[in-house]
Amino acid sequence: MRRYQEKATIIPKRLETSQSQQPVIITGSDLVGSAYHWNLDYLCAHLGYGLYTVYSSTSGKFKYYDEKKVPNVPSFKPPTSHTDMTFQDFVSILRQKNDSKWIYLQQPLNDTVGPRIEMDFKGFNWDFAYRQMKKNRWGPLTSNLLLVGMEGVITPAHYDEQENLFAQIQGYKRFLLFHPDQFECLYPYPIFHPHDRQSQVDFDEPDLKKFPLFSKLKGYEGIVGPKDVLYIPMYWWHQVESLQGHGETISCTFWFKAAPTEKVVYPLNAGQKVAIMRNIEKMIADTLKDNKNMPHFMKTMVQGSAD
Ligand SMILES: CC[C@@H](CC(=O)C(=O)O)C(=O)O
Ligand SMILES: [Zn+2]
Repeated sequence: MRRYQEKATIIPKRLETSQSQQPVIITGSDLVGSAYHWNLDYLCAHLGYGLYTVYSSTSGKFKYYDEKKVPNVPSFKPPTSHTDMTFQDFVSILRQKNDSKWIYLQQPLNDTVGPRIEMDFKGFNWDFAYRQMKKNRWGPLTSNLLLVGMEGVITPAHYDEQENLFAQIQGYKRFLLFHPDQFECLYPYPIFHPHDRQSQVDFDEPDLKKFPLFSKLKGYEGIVGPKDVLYIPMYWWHQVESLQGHGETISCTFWFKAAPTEKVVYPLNAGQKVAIMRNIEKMIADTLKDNKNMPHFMKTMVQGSAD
């Protein structure tokens, strides 16, 4: 991945999250200690024959898109395709090493897994996970996403609306993380767009005419390897690259709902401002029912009120 900024802050390593909604790489947590032996052959033998969602890309980039929003943008061309297949079929395609085809398995762990995987899953250090949840006042755990990627795959910059303990089991991933206050440097797509929550900027070929503030972007960088757990705070932007030369990557996410907001304290923090911007944009889109007119309408609203 090309340098996108002069100097990134290195994500600090700690033994736990620190209640400050700051990213940390937690070392030695054994959060997924019972899965440290997972590799492609073991998963083939024990994941069972359920179907797994496998994404394909011709560029190696896997920019997420929401299929339900595709009708909002008739000209939208999906950057990836996906199909459901058994884990065994996924691994046999992976081992064909067809350079023009990049594939990435992303599937919530569910009850189709075999008894060995179920045992491993039950063996996760749930005390550690729930201790972080209580300490940070997160909401309930919503899902564990199993990620198995070819080396070199990239998930472009985006943010999620949940707290995330990202556990690395095999291989190495480089994370770029950006505070929610970098929002204006990352030019998110409009909410009605299929690429909602994704950055419009291609980090490899940034169009600085269209996205001038991208050159002001400041962020964090960290590499997670086996046994590391990265805490990705909600609304923090992140771009993820499975590093070449270390084989396939196997990761498992622990997504938690946000902490309930009891009392609003001013000034609002950047994440709260993102939530408010999203709500306002949704209200306008629902009222106007005309996505094409949204940008003009919002520009008129802001320019009209300028003093
Ligand atoms: C979803 C894929 C991505 C991780 C991520 O974005 C997250 O866990 O929020 C990655 O590892 O390539
Ligand atoms: Zn994410």
